[in-house]
Amino acid sequence: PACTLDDFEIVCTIGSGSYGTCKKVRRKKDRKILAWKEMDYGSMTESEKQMLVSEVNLLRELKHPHIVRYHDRIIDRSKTTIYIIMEYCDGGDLASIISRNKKKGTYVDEDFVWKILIQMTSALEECHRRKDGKAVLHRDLKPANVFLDSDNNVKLGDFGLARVLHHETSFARTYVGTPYYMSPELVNNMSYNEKSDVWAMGCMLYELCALHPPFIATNQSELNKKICLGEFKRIPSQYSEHLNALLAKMLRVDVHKRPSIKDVLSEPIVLKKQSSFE
Ligand SMILES: CN(C)CCCNS(=O)(=O)c1cccc(Nc2nc(OCC3CCCCC3)c3[nH]cnc3n2)c1
Repeated sequence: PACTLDDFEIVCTIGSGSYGTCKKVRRKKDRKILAWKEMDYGSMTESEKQMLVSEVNLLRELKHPHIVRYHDRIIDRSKTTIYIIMEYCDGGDLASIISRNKKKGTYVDEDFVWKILIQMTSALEECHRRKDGKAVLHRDLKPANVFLDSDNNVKLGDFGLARVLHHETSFARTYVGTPYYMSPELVNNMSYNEKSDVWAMGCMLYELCALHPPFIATNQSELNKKICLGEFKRIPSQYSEHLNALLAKMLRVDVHKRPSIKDVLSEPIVLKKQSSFE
């Protein structure tokens, strides 16, 4: 039987994004802690609602240890609100980890960076694998969309929803927030492709090490120039040349020279690090 709002009690509000509010909830029957995202579809057009339905259906099929697990959905027509019930990540997001370290003046451990790199890459491989007939879930990859569970394992979340629910015009959307992670091909209005995710992941991992993005500017056109030039300082000297070299490959301006997700996973240093985890 489908679940209803009565099956849950609200623990607290975690935060609100562009599409609505995220709350920590407890399922009454087994006291399991979950998260739900509340979205008001009242002002959506028919096609946007259709997009939402297909995004939610894609979410349901994504089952992977490093992708936030979808559990269920509840539709409350009286409030034109849909509740997407998902796994709760009690480690918070990477953005909070970066800002905490920045405040303390400390750097993130290299082993932790490798763990995030490997788990993130395998989550993206799963999304790209979904390509068979399915829209590639192009993810809004950024530290605020990468969560951790209680064992500090990566949980990639919040992808399609945010995209679908930006139902303001795409113009408004592109100029909301500085897209530090935009790839050169996107700056040049070429098509988004799997390697754009590799670029964004390179930017995110760079920021995890340096505690700031690889390309910084005060306005969009300055940022675009820096992105297309592709020059950035080495990550802090405490990080190994192995890690620096791999991030530099992910941040290659020429998309043909940039490794694919599979290339990253078959790098010798990645295979070596992976075996040291398992
Ligand atoms: C700076 N603030 C906006 C962040 C405040 C909140 N900190 S935080 O670092 O995200 C944080 C703290 C503790 C637990 C969790 N767990 C969690 N969060 C989700 O989404 C957060 C939401 C995403 C959109 C924007 C608002 C916040 C989940 N989605 C599915 N499972 C989820 N588990 C997150």
